Amino acid sequence: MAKKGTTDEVKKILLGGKGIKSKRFIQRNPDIVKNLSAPPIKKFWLNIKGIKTLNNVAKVAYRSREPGVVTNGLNVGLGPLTAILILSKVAYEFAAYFNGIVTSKFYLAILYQDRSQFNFVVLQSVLIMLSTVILLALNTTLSGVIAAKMRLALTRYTHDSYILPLVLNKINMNKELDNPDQRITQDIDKLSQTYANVMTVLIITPALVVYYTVRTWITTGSYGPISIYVYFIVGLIAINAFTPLVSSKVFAAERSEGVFRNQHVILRDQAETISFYGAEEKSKNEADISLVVLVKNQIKVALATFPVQFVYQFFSYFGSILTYIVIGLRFLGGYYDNLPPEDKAGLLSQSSFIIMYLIFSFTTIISGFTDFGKLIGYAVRITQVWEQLDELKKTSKGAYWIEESRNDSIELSSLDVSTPTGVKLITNLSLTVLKGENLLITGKNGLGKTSLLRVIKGLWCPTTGTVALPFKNGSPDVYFLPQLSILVQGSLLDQIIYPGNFYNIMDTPDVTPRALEALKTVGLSHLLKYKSTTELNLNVSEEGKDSADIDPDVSALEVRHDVASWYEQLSPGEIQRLSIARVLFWNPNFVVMDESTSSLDEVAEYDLYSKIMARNITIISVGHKKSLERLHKHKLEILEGCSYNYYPLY
Ligand SMILES: Nc1ncnc2c1ncn2[C@@H]1O[C@H](COP(=O)(O)OP(=O)(O)OP(=O)(O)O)[C@@H](O)[C@H]1O
Repeated sequence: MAKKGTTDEVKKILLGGKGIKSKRFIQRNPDIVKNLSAPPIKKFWLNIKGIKTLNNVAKVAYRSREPGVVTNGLNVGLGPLTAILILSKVAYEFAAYFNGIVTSKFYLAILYQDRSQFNFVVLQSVLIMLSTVILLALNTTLSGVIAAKMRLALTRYTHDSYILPLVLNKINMNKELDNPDQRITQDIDKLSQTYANVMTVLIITPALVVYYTVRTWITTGSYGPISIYVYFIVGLIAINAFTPLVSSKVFAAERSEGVFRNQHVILRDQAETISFYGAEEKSKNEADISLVVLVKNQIKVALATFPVQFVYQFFSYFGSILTYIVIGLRFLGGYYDNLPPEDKAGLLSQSSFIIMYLIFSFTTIISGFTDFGKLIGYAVRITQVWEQLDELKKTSKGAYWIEESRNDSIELSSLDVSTPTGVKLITNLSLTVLKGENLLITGKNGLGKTSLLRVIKGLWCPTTGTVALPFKNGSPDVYFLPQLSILVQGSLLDQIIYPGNFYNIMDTPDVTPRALEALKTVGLSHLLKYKSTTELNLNVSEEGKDSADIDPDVSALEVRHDVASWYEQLSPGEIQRLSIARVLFWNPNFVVMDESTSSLDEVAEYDLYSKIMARNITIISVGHKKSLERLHKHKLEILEGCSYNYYPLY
């Protein structure tokens, strides 16, 4: 039954029609309906707001110092690179001009049967062809470098305000902004690529239009340029009518691309869990639905592109006919009757090139505008992330409720804890956790235990009350072990010193021995023998050291592996032991552990708690196991109705 139902759902979305517009479907699947519709963004290009948005994005990229420091032998900033690209494109236009003119020289040399002139023109044309080819290759290369550097500048700029305490968590919880990750990883890349291609076109082509207009005027008189300009304006109006459609459809397609990619990230990360549940059919259904929504949106982009492409191709092909109409009328009008036929042939070739190039420049502008529409679509998606980040910065007053405690203790005073949606969880909580007096927090699921930790960490703002924490070097000296532990790309050492950064803390002389000791203390020495097929090709052991001098345990600690291989290799219990190795390594004043030993047996749990306490680290635990009680001095029991019990355990 389920199988039939799910397949029907995919089919319904695939085929569209009444089903997916029904009230019931919309109520049940608001996200799918939202993803199937393009946002009401009209007139993306030629719209001042859109141009301003793009301008803001470009400003961020050009003001950044980042692109100048990425070397690969090219430690040149975006500004100079763009200037070089423009120069190179201008040089290419000269080469293209001579390329076009050289045909008429061939006509003259051949028709006059002038051998030496013919040889000269052959040599000239080969040289022009060579420079054209070199410049074309150079332009493509430079555009690629500019796109990569622009991506770096924009992404680093976004990272600077995205991956921040209080911000990362909040923006990802905020459902108003779809897929910030996709906007950062994909849209910035697409914007940079499109920008590098279209920017020079829009800068240089107007100058070409002026030059070839003058040349056309000289060749044909005023009627040539006038008829071509009228032709261009008609084309522009037609394209202008259709381009906004493409922009908004591109926006919607990007959004559904993000949803689809997300489904695959879940499939990859949760592969084993899905298999245990036997939920492949359900997962396939979800992946298929997002794929169908994405494809529908991509088809909408393709369909919206049809009229634009039609006008564009019509403009381009009819342009050649128009060229000969314009030039033909001049010849038929007897304007060049006094010229010998050989000169007429040369002139015909040269004039047709000039007029054709004028039309070609207009065609380029029109196609540039189509890309410009896409560019603005990407720019809008990127600036929406920036606007959200700015908004968060403005509205966030920091963790103002957290202060430094006078003695080494944690003090909660008159705390009211609510969810971000305003549901009250705990009211008027006051207690002090003194150094050495562990606290156990218990309570039924969903009553607010983790939420209280969120307030203590500064992630959620309490309705009222304050939290005082012991500080070290200006920041709270409390290490948090969240319910779900995290493993990172890199070595075992990287896992233990998390969230420390290898390159920042390696100057401290005893880092490796301390990490090794922590690892052994939590009973994970066997991981030093871990050899994975995905060993990373980055040897981080100190250079210049004779490998014979390095302790084999230390070098094993530094072998880097892919993050996925860590998740595959370690069992949940081992991951929890590794988390406790982190606590031992960092040796904080307090540790807050949210069900951090749930996968361990009582003996192992007792052993690890004792080792933490032996370091004079005070523990606040959240847990359901009865066995935890003997390891804590006090218990805070969160009760229904926003109340609590707080009492000593011994
Ligand atoms: N981001 C959020 N927005 C709104 N409500 C939330 C959010 N996160 C959690 N909640 C709600 O807050 C309540 C308390 O959640 P919390 O995670 O603190 O429970 P808990 O006591 O730790 O439960 P458990 O024992 O299952 O871990 C739950 O009803 C939960 O649905």
